[in-house]
Amino acid sequence: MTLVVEQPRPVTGEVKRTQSDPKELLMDGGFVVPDANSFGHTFRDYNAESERQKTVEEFYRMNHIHQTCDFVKRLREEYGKLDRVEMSIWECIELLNEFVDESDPDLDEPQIEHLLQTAEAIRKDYPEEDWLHLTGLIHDLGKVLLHPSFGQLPQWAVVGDTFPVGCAFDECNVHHKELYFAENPDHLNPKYNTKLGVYSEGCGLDNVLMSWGHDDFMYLVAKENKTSLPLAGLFIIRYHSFYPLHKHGAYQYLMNEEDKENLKWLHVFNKYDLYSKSKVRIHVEKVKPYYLSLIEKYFPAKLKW
Ligand SMILES: O[C@H]1[C@H](O)[C@@H](O)[C@H](O)[C@@H](O)[C@H]1O
Ligand SMILES: [Fe+2]
Ligand SMILES: [Fe+2]
Repeated sequence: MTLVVEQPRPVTGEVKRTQSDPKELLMDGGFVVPDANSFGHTFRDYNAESERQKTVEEFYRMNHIHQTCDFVKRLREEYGKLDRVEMSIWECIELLNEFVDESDPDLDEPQIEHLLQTAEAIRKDYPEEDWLHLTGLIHDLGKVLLHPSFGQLPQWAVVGDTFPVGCAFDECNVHHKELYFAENPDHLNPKYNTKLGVYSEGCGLDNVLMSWGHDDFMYLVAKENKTSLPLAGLFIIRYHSFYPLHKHGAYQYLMNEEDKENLKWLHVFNKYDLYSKSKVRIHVEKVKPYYLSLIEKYFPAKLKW
């Protein structure tokens, strides 16, 4: 049996929400953060012994060894052509149904559940921000790169946390202490292994190459198909896996002023992306008409992927 997810209602007083002031949203979204994930551990505990721990660590071993500057440039150029598939946003959501993310210690549900759980949790707390509901719904659609029609990329090239390439790997990256980065060819390249590497202070994230995966791909898809989502929505999609920055404050020196503004929205979003992960199923057919109306508002009927 499927249930419609019920989030706890705000305990504190009504929060006034404005379209463009994330500072206010940051103060109190009303969402009560759960103590534990579905496996009884704290969220994002990469060392907790659980049935997922080995898979997740092996995932990061491959990810840290193989994400090099050259690799990212090649894939970004190749997939940036968007010449593989033409489909609607909803068709893509359905394609994701079969995948389980090997990098995720908190979730072993099919992706469609995670997308709807994120979007519905945001919708409960911020009913006016329809662009943020839609951002929640589509933020992980780039995981479609795992599908055969996209060349079935390996998980290490699609999911997991992201980090800049072209400069030194920060120790805030998960599983950094296992030293898998030491086997990444860029680690020994003097052009790439200093704090700033090929970048300059305050250059802006738009000028930084991020490890290749579902964030940047979905950003390219949304942008090139001329979405009317606000820039904060595009920023969320593009950097939601950049935990070293948005959780730990690493790599801050690469940001410009605009990035700093957008980061406030990403902090709001992250709470829902991470803590809505649970075993509670959403009744897809019940919520589908609402999301189809948002898709129609912000996207063309068919997109190039
Ligand atoms: O395991 C998760 C998952 O792949 C998410 O989709 C991604 O955004 C996170 O950053 C990652 O750590
Ligand atoms: Fe993601
Ligand atoms: Fe997500």
